[in-house]
Amino acid sequence: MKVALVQLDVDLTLPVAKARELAVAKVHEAAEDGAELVVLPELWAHGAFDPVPWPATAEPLHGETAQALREAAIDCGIVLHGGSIVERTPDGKLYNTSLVFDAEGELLAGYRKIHTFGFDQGEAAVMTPGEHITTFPLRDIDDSVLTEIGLATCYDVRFPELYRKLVDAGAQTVVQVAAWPTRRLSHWLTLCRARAIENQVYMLACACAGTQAGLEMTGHSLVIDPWGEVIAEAGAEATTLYAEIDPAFVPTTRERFPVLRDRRL
Ligand SMILES: NC(=O)CC(=O)C(=O)O
Repeated sequence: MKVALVQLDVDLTLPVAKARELAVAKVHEAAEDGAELVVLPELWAHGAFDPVPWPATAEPLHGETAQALREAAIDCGIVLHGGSIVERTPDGKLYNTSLVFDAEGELLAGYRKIHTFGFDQGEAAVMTPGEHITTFPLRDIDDSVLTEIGLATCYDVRFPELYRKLVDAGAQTVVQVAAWPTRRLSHWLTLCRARAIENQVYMLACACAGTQAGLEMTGHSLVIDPWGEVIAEAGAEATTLYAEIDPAFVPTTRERFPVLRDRRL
């Protein structure tokens, strides 16, 4: 299965509508290049690492960005993980919410980031933490399950217990979206790889490029296999990272080296 991680450079000066147009164009490009699953990064339409614009640019769950992503998934005939949006609920709460649409435009999954970032960025002061883990089956055209996907967002990667819960719920692949600063690049690379190794999952980790709130974003989107090998890695610049993944490699890895079977807790 060919996957594409669209490592966007989120330009804060762009109106959301323009950012949407650019992101959708990249999704079309990835689909034309044969990707069946396309992933965008965290909060790409809202100034990913800068909380200042969030209250003004927040959208309801079925707002314009969600609608644009839905249409892109239908037009391209792909499964689209649209990165995350700032979701405003009817009671005025803000969530960092990821949305996944299938090729018919159905919402396959939604995930509200559970671990909001408490360090100097201020996410935790603005966003309400999600409360539910999210997994869903990614199906082939004959309806068979290709892989069970679990969702995670950025700071979540520092909390291994979330990934164990995703595995317990059946996850074989984790799609991880992020806006991660370059100064913690080594943490990003190490944590993504550790989550793949300890859970024997594919990690599809899509991060932002560019500069946000004066901070350089690291890029370095990654595709890591369940043995922990990095099979594709982007540099720091905006790009689309492609990789072929083999969902059958997850059960094979778990059978050959049955670490999960030996759990005691
Ligand atoms: N941006 C985040 O949510 C988390 C982060 O940057 C980290 O280092 O952790």
